[in-house]
Amino acid sequence: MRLEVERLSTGYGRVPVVRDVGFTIEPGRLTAILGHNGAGKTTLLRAIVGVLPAREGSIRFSGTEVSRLRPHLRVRRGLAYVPQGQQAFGQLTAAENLRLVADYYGAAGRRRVADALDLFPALRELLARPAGLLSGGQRQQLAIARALVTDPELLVLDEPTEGIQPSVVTEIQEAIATLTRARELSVLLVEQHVGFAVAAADEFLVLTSGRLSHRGPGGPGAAAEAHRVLAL
Ligand SMILES: Nc1ncnc2c1ncn2[C@@H]1O[C@H](COP(=O)(O)OP(=O)(O)OP(=O)(O)O)[C@@H](O)[C@H]1O
Repeated sequence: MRLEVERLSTGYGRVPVVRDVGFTIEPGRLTAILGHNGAGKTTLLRAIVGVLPAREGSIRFSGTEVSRLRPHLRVRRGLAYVPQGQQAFGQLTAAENLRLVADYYGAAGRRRVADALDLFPALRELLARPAGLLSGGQRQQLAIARALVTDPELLVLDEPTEGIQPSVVTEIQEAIATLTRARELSVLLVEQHVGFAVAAADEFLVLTSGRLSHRGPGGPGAAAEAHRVLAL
């Protein structure tokens, strides 16, 4: 889908956090949002997915205004959100975590679970294990796999590699790159791993104190520019 964010402002209580932010993601493109701690990246994502109301501005999914829709209605329009922190139902097995979503979609859901496991083959060996006993990296893969079972058109990922050991970070990075190549999935990615995020992205945006302070094309050669901008 095409995501269009226009003049978006939001915050908590009376405190403004995100101010006058606008950008577009074309179908099948990946946009990375960079910025220092506290810049408002998570807050921006929360407004786009609808867990935090927009104060001003508009959010459109393929031309339809969604900024007043509750989160589950945005999900119905093709959004999937993987929040920070490798979230899963810890008492349920990895398989049950996937089935919880897949059952809703019947046979299509089962096919999508198989596809998601092709993307994260390491999870196949772990399906019987309670999610609470998986490593952070494995749980993050499970969280992304579960989001993919909904067959999203827009995937919003908040720091998917945060606190995860480097070998698993590489697996997650490769999966994200594969996803964006393979289908018309638009991805909005907040990342601390600037090098990876910018290399994988079609465009990167820098948020500074809640405002967009820089935007540039992504790609393998763009990381130096992103690092330079962030060091300013
Ligand atoms: N629930 C909340 N209530 C009040 N203020 C909040 C809340 N959550 C975040 N903030 C504040 O909003 C600002 C932006 O936070 P946010 O989490 O969006 O930043 P971030 O760029 O995602 O940071 P990080 O990289 O550390 O995750 C910060 O000043 C933070 O303290």
